[in-house]
Amino acid sequence: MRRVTGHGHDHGDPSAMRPVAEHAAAVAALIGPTATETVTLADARERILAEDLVAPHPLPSFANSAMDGYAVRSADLADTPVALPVAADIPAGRTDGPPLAPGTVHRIMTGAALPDGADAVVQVEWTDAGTEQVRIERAVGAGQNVRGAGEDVTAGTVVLPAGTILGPAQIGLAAAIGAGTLPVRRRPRVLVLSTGSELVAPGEPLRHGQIHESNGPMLAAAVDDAGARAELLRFVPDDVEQFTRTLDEALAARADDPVDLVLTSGGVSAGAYEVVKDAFSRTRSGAEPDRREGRGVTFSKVAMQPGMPQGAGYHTGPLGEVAVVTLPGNPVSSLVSFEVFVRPALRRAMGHPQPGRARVRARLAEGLDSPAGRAQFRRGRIDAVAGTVAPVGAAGSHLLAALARADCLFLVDAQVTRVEAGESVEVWLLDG
Ligand SMILES: Nc1nc2c(c(=O)[nH]1)N[C@H]1C(S)=C(S)[C@@H](COP(=O)(O)OP(=O)(O)OC[C@H]3O[C@@H](n4cnc5c(N)ncnc54)[C@H](O)[C@@H]3O)O[C@H]1N2
Ligand code: MOO
Repeated sequence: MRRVTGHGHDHGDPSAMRPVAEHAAAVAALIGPTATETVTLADARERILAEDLVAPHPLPSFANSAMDGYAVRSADLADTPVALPVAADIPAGRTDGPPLAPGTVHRIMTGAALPDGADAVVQVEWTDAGTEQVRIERAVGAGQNVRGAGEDVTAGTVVLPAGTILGPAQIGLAAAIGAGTLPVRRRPRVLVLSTGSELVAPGEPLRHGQIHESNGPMLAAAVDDAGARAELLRFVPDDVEQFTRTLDEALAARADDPVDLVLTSGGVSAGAYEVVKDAFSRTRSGAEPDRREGRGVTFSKVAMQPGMPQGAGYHTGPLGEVAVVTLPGNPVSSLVSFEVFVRPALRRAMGHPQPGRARVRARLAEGLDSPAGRAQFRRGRIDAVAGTVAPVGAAGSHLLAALARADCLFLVDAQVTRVEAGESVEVWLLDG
């Protein structure tokens, strides 16, 4: 690994750039913890449990048979083979099974309540399957083929602590203890708004100089994938009035379920038409920048690539202040900065136990050069078995196809100008 001493060369003065961690903390601070709502089990998948879930009864709640066969007193099987009368039939779900008298058996099915007096079950394969009388070939010990009450869960146990991600097994357990609904953390509501006079909706024809709007659908998918609720607005051209009107109308229309975050893309760098920067650098009424402490949107150059131009703060909309994160327009910059700043903030707001992506270390499959001055988030494909990561595509922040082939990001420190094959890098797994 080759490093530079001091600062490397880049567009800006790296020493004046905001560290990645500092901007991440600023974005995280924008979105407070979400409230609790109640959902049915059908709507609970991937949600985050808001309160400890306590078992009101044990699991199993009664001793029951693990096999189709015969409930017995094991002492009655001292000498096998033995023929015993079948005194009752207990299918699963029978609620009035009689007690077992000595010297008799009950036919019993898997999951049926063990009768009082029985201490074991003989599986049907070890018998002649008789219904009036049964011949039992082999003895069983006390407790054999019996599932004891409370063996899985005792009453009063916290079966799922607050913060649990509700996957299939957790939803199954909640249902098993009788919970029909679950308290979960609200999903933040996120408006996604792309900007750019060059943008045309996907599906519509392009003229020279125009491009299809891809950041909006991409970021909306990323928001939903993070567990929040995205609403993609129709993109706007580089026109401050139209941007502000579109945003404020959308905010006003959602008074019943207010927006938690506005996510924009584009219009934040150094050009002549930086619509987002211009719109959020004014108060609602006029041209005066909003300089109140902690108010308005702060625009920074963050010491990373892609994703240098960033903004975070509050917009005073028709319903009051709403959190805003402004992402850069280059598609790879947009999604990488979503990964680094927005996804963890949204997941933290929902009480997610692991807000960030799973991180591992892997050896680089091939050497690469890296510009100094900004932390590099390169796209890669991981081979988890070999413990290696291979770069996918070059560093350019317009290379969307390479991003779509990648399954991870890997980091190269700002001071590092060369990483050799076999050297270890930090990897963020995008599907974990
Ligand atoms: N003189 C400078 N120019 C640029 C700088 C700089 O520091 N000085 N920074 C560069 C970096 S780094 C980035 S990243 C971009 C960010 O620019 P903006 O956020 O202002 O984005 P735009 O200029 O609007 O667009 C950049 C690029 O991305 C395309 N784009 C924008 N929106 C979309 C969308 N919704 N779907 C698909 N593609 C989109 C746009 O056409 C441009 O090609 O600025 C650099 N320039
Ligand atoms: O920061 Mo930009 O995202 O390098 O392309």
